[in-house]
Amino acid sequence: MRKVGVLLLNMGGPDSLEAVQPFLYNLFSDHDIIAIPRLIQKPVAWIISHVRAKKTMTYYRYMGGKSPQKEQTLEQAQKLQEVLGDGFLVKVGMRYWHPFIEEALQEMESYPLSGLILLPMYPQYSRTTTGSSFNEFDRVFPKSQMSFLPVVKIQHYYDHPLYIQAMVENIKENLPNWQDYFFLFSAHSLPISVIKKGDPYQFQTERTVQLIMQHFPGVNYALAYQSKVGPVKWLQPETEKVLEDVIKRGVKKVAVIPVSFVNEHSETLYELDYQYGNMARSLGVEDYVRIPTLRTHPTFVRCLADLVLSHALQHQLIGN
Ligand SMILES: C=CC1=C(C)c2cc3[nH]c(cc4nc(cc5[nH]c(cc1n2)c(C)c5CCC(=O)O)C(CCC(=O)O)=C4C)c(C)c3C=C
Ligand SMILES: [Fe+2]
Ligand SMILES: [Fe+2]
Repeated sequence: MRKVGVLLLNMGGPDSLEAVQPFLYNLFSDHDIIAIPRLIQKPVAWIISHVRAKKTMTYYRYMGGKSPQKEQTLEQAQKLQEVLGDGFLVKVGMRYWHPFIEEALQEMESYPLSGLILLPMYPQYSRTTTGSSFNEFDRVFPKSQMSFLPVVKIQHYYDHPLYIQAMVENIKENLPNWQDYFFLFSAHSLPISVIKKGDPYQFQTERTVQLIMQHFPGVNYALAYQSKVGPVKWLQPETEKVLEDVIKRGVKKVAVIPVSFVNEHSETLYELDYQYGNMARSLGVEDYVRIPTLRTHPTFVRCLADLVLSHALQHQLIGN
């Protein structure tokens, strides 16, 4: 029986301190994430990656020498495989570190497949993340032995009822007294120039937050952006600044909720937990809770399975 291939797309993170500079080189070489003139993109990427590696290594040193992103994405793939069953083959393809998209496709080649579904681990679409992974797929797929297969690209699921439900359940499970907290949603920032060119990321992120907040009447909240890199203008306000402001205004209990991430990595474990957590405590916060990312939350896995099944049916990769 032919299976439906499912490729989970994610960024990838360094799996050792030695991998930090080459990981950064791959990231800064990507014209979709940072638009340096093409002719000089690679030499400039080489320079920036060497300069930035020092700072970035402190994050990963703190995290035990690597990012947990690969293990956690593989766990998500395994859970999704269990829910979808034998008719599907779920693999992981990363953009900037192993297992690369090309490596995932090589693994899939040995199975008889009826089609391929690309499922980004980014609920909100940005051309710098999902768009970049799709572009990389489009470059390597024609060279694979499966290039004749139909391909379905899932663009986003920022407003999918099961994604919203998973976020709501996850907050309530980790914060039984949620009524007492200020909610600070933190999303990865993006350069304003990217938004101005029509990227839907900011709109989709705002909508996700709105939909979640319908389940928390009376709670005060803000959406802010973290992890900007380099000198250009990025989305405002910054998570760190909002956190400082609300604590200085007298808020005693803060729950920080990562919104554009579905697993843990440097931006959650180092920035949110360590850097901002220390700052919040030094400013006298009574309770600083960081809500964990969804990872293999059962409702999130159901959301992923629903996305796969509905697209497989709609595009006739499976019969109804
Ligand atoms: C240079 C520009 C960058 C853009 C634009 C950008 C967008 C963007 N990134 C994520 C998610 C993640 N980024 C992560 C690390 C990371 N990102 C950049 C740069 C840009 N990201 C760098 C240089 C790094 C490396 C760390 C550092 O030096 O700061 C990660 C963590 C990876 C891991 O630890 O496993 C994630 C996740 C999103 C969602 C996004 C746009 C919406
Ligand atoms: Fe779709
Ligand atoms: Fe990033």
